[in-house]
Amino acid sequence: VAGGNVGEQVDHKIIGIDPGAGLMKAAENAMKEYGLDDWELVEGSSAAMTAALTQAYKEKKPIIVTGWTPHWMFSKFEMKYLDDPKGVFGKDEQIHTIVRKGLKEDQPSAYAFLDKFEWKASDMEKVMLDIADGKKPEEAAADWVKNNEDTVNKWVEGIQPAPGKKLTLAYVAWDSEIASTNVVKTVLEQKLQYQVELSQVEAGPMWIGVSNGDVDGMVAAWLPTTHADYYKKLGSTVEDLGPNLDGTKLGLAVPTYMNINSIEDLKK
Ligand SMILES: C[SH](C)CC(=O)O
Repeated sequence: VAGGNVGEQVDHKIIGIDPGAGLMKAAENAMKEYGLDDWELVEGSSAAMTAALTQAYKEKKPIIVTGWTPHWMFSKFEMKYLDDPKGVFGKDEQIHTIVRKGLKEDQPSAYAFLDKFEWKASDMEKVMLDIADGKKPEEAAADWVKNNEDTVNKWVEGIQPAPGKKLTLAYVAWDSEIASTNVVKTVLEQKLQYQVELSQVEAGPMWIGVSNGDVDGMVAAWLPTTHADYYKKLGSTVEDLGPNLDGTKLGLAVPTYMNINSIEDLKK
């Protein structure tokens, strides 16, 4: 894409996701810190952002999105993060599993598995890519579980199945959490015989649902930075089972065909 003012090329818009995502707060912060006063962070959803990215990429048009790792955009497209010299987007962090207080007593088998659940960014990306390529989330999750028996059996080793018991997991429709939550559901159902219901909500209601016990848990807590606000408010009312994935990253991402490399370059 020719040089010139990238702001004009993208109509001074950064394509974001749902307003409750910590990534959006970080992006707003970055726009302030880098003096992008005449820019707009477009709110929407993970699905709308990836649809806009797919369209622009097909037409080799310039686009700037709020991006995160793990995400299939980095394997499906040639993408790069814009350098963040001021470190506004923080360092790599983890995704944690958070459950309601009392789950250990009420559902010991589910608790024991959720405490063991941990996988790699490459595992998550595989499921995400299958979904991006058209598989239903439950299908992509079932395939991953089938193809990773060793890992899955380690997760459930020695845990008593709980036939007929019900469990509700909350998640936000981020591509990453659609993948992880469906894998967790599949393992709970296939290996521990739970009946699992998934509740898709925004980030705030997800945290509140675990805090007030409306849902049993979630595997979508980006900590210590991205969900710091939610954790500060509700951390004492939930049980944090620790990381289920290590090595995440947040930032502004662009196709590599754009000749900008830093958030600083947006100021010109
Ligand atoms: C969409 S993931 C980076 C999580 C979040 O931003 O809250």
